[in-house]
Amino acid sequence: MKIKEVILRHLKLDLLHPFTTSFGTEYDREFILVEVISDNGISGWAESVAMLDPLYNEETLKSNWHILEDYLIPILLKNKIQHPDELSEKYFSYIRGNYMAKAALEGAVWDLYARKQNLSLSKALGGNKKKIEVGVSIGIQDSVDVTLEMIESRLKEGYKRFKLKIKPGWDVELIDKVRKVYPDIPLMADANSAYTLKDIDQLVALDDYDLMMIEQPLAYNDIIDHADLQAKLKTPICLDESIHSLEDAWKAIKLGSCKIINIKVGRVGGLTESRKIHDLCQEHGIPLWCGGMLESGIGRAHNIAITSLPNFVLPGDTAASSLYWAEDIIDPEVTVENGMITVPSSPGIGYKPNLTNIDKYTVYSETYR
Ligand SMILES: O=C(O)CCC(=O)c1ccccc1C(=O)O
Ligand SMILES: [Mg+2]
Repeated sequence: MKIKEVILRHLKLDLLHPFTTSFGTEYDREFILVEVISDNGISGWAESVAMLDPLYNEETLKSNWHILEDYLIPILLKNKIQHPDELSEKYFSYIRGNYMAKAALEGAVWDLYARKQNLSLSKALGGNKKKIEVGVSIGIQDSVDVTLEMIESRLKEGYKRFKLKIKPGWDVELIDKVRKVYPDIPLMADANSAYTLKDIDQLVALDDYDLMMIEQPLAYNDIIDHADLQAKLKTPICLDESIHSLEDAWKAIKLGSCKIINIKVGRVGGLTESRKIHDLCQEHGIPLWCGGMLESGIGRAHNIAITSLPNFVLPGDTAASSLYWAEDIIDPEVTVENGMITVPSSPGIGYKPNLTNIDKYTVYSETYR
């Protein structure tokens, strides 16, 4: 494959509803959309999941743009590649970190590669599921009653798992009240690193509510304290922020830092690395699910493709486009029926980028040749 052109677009989409986590509130989503164009004029698409501010992790939209423009795109334009695996394994490996930037460009090349092979991205990655189960991530609300209303709506829509964002002061009481109304729903909590081991009492109190898992309770870069905490809980810990690579996943498994891993393609540097982590976790009996980063339809399509691999056995966070956006930038948009998404079978990501909407929401773009 020879790439002759790369287009970076900075898009801004308004969220239909603000999304609050322990680290802040998002009202809109600004992100980089990546289009790679081959010498015979075929495009591949992906998005960077880096946010505007370094609150989830250290990457930002600007840091991603810099790494893409000054390092990754020049490498891609200079080299002829046979397979997208070569990017993380060979060409990008000397550049430290910056996983979301790497994943964005690699993802676009994966889409292009799959299109050229006339395969769906799911098939190109080795996925075997025709449908995937999805859950929903519910942000911190103004009151427990509002949270209960949100759960009720999503339950009626068929979502398979309910994730509530928690933080100190919005945790045990919330879960207790939700469990009283919904004793049996698949329920979990995501703290986005809002606790330390000093808060062990609250975390142990959550152990009484039959949660599917507690996601990333401790520091964003920790796997040691999580191992101590996991030893004290029967509820599985799921790591999100702490896992950036196959190596991190291996260390967390070895230390007993978690019993479940949430894979975000961006956080681990791309689809190739995601697949390696998938295989490792499968060998070690660690169930996976695919996390979300409030993606547009393009990122959502990538999430659907990776979730079609067999060890993604738990419902992920890739909910319907209509929960996030007034209109999406793909056709058709992502829809959920009875908590399931049908994995598209057409070539590449399987959804058509909507160029009219992409133009409408682009605030800035640049072309590299
Ligand atoms: O609906 C989604 O896309 C998932 C939302 C979500 O939970 C999230 C959104 C932004 C940053 C981090 C997270 C997270 O999973 O921790
Ligand atoms: Mg999370």
